[in-house]
Amino acid sequence: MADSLRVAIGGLGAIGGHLARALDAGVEGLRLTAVAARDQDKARQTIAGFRNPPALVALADLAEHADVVVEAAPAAVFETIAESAIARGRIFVPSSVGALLPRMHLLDRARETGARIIVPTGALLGLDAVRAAAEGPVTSVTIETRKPPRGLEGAPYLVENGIEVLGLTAPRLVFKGNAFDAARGFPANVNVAAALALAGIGPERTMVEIWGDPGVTRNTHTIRVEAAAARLTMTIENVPSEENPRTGKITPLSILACLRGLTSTLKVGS
Ligand SMILES: NC(=O)C1=CN([C@@H]2O[C@H](COP(=O)(O)OP(=O)(O)OC[C@H]3O[C@@H](n4cnc5c(N)ncnc54)[C@H](O)[C@@H]3O)[C@@H](O)[C@H]2O)C=CC1
Ligand SMILES: O=C([O-])CC(=O)C(=O)O
Repeated sequence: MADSLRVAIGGLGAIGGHLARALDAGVEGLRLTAVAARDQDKARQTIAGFRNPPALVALADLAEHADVVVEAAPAAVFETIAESAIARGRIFVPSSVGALLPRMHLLDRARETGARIIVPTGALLGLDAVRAAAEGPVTSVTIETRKPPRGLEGAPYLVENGIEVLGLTAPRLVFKGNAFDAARGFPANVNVAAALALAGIGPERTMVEIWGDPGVTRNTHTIRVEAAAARLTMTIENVPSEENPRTGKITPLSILACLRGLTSTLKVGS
């Protein structure tokens, strides 16, 4: 295990908690060395049951303990985790991808320090095909997100515009615009749109529709790409996690698959 990659995780909620348990159970080439959480007592209890308890540290100190820093916390603390990981030249894996869009200067900083920023597919699908298509001309990229109303409740855009979703009895289009504005208005709901934008033609040109839909039980994302090389239409229907209904259960699995790809001999997909 001496030359395995050391992994630190900021946040131990729906994503970080699942990921931490999976890493502790054993993943070839990776070992969990540090975690950060808001509720220290709860975090101590969680890691006490681990086979190899990681250090419990402050968000800004995660990068001291690891080669790879996974951000799995609210967007509000994204910068603290990202800046320290990038300053130390680590591999930074963000979950709150929407928070990266207004902070693209972090890429310049990463170029200086040798850090890498690896955005996982997360709750979405098909980013391999979108990246391939974007190597050639692309006419349009759109994403339609439908969530059960409780998966959108409290989003800043809804609050600012007085849009009430909990009582909906029919689907309602609550936002239509580009990925940049979608990520700003729904920081905890449409990181998928931000990841799609980064894979393809950028946040200004990637168009987003967000629906509050009492008829769905899953967080459902459909992406459509019109490109010179191919036309793509893909839908993923995510089971909301118990801890956080905004977050699909597939998200920590996607990040785990992404981390495996950092060390595996065989890597599938672009
Ligand atoms: N990229 C993607 O496809 C997806 C991204 N996300 C995003 O990933 C992020 C994490 O999502 P979840 O795990 O569902 O959230 P969660 O709310 O279940 O967990 C967040 C964790 O961060 C911790 N935390 C909060 N403030 C902290 C602080 N100051 N210091 C240390 N820890 C702190 C909390 O204690 C909690 O354990 C969110 O920003 C969410 O929007 C969610 C789903 C999909
Ligand atoms: O993109 C997000 O932030 C979360 C999401 O829609 C999902 O998990 O399906």
